[in-house]
Amino acid sequence: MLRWMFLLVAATVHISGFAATFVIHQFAFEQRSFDDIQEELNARIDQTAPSAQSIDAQVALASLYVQYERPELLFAVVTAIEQYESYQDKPLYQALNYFFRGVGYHLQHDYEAAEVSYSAGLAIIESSEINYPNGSLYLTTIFEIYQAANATFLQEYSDSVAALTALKNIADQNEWRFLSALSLYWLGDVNYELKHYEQAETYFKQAKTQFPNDASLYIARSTMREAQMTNIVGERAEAFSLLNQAMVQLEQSGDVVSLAYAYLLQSYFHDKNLDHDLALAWIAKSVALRESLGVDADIANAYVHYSAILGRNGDNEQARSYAKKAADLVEGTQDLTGQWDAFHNYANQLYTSGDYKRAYEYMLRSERALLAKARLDITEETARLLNQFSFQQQSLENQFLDEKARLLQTQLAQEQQMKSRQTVTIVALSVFAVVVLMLLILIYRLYLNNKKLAVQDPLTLLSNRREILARGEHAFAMCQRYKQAMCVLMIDIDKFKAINDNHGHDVGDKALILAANALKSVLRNTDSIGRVGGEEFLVILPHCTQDKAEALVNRIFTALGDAVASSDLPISNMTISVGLSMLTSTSTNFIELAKLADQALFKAKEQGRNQMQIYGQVDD
Ligand SMILES: Nc1nc2c(ncn2[C@@H]2O[C@H](COP(=O)(O)OP(=O)(O)OP(=O)(O)O)[C@@H](O)[C@H]2O)c(=O)[nH]1
Repeated sequence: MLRWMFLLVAATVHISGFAATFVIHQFAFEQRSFDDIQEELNARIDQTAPSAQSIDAQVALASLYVQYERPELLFAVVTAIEQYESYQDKPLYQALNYFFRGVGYHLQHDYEAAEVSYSAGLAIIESSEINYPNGSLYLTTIFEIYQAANATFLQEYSDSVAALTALKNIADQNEWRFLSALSLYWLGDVNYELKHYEQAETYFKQAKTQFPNDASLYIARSTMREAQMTNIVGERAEAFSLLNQAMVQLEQSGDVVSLAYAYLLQSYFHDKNLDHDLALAWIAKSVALRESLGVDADIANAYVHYSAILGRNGDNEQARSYAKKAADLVEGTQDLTGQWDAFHNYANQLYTSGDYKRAYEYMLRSERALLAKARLDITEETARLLNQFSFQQQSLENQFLDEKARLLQTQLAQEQQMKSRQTVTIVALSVFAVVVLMLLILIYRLYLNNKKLAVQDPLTLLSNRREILARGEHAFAMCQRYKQAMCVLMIDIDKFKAINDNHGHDVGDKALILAANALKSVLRNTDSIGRVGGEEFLVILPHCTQDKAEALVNRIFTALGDAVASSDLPISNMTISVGLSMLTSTSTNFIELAKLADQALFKAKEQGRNQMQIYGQVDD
């Protein structure tokens, strides 16, 4: 029972050790001892009247006490600094003093007051122009590291881990090796509080390596904490070896606070080895040293261990006496772990001595402290879970929004694709429509051309045989019906073969065109002319009497003669023979009239050409 109790007590040993380093770390790499540095600084303060130099010496002294974790000395210096006139208009001093107070309160286990002080110090840095080596971010980072370390003891474990991790990153980015190591050290401490001893051991090991080589005091403290973890999760021999290494350096530096803790660990390790005499001797040393330092919670912590070992060695009276002292000391502190340890231990001692009533009373008190701590731990855990939940909710929401954005983008892309497809289709349709239209125009033109070709002689552009016969039929029907006069001329170029033979076919063609134009030029709009043979033309003259037709033929002779004369064709003369027929009461159709005109033409040829013959005159 007792052995089990000691194990619990030892496992929750409260590290009062606050691995302090002054904000500008002027003593972190100092190889002189605490006493030597203190002596020198006090001499500087005593020698100078209150001045800029002496306030700096006071600040340096405060930083020394911070680094060596001496709250009992620190507060007096903090008050002294505030008395200087220059303090009032120096935001740097004010910020530093809040920092010193914060460390002081923390070391006295007044964690809430420490938090208030750190926040006040940070507020001053934020609102003032502070000229500080490495920049104000460096100063802020130091304050925040201490603040995060303090948060652990306010049960804000996850905040503490998150802040220390972030601060370590800042330190790494800026290559602030010392601050990076300090963050690792405190990450080790949070994990120790959370009973993650293996994790804690890793962090302390990393801190030990990360601290610059000449920061020997900090390396020693990291080694001591590593030893404490190794004793729990590793080999005890290794733990002793590490602890002894650390103690050599701590003694050299004069770090009595850490030494008191190291003695306590020595006692604990020996006790685990069942070496009760050595365990008793080391815990007595720790008690004596802590009594001399005067921090109640730390003294109480040593008394609890002392009492447990005394009890185990059979000195029940002494054991009960130290147990009571411890219980009385923790009474007014905020140190719930310390209260639980001390009350629990005292209850055990009272139980051993048969004082069951008081044993019960202290057991209740112990449980109350434990419940209070558990409640705070649960609150912290609840807050952590809530944070985690809202973070997960947030990331789900983000995922949802991302998905929505992705869908919208896909939709947009599809719409754009559809639009471009539509555009392509419209363009294709338009091109198709234009092509179709052009084809239609082409077809229409071809149709018109064909239509023209169907009715037109391609050489002379006069009506062809079929067309002129159709027109003739129409004119015949009209004139016959309305009893109108109508004449028909059959015209043939004389000796045309000779033109072809003498001048070639091309000239023959041009001569045909010339003759056609000359004939056409003297006709009326209502007259029609067509080419019915090689060099033979048929002329229809509706509403035309014989006299008028004869007059017209004369004009034709003249026009042709003029045309030939004025042309540049190599022919000097081109004549025609003309046969004329007329509509009579016995006429039956147009073909008959055309044949009669042809007969008259034949006669004209016979009579010697270059003349007109009228059908039905003389001997027809
Ligand atoms: N250059 C050319 N010659 C044509 C065309 N059509 C017919 N001819 C020619 O016209 C000539 C007609 O000759 P013929 O029928 O013997 O009559 P002609 O020489 O005019 O004599 P007559 O009618 O008796 O005065 C032929 O040699 C045909 O080859 C044509 O479109 N172009």
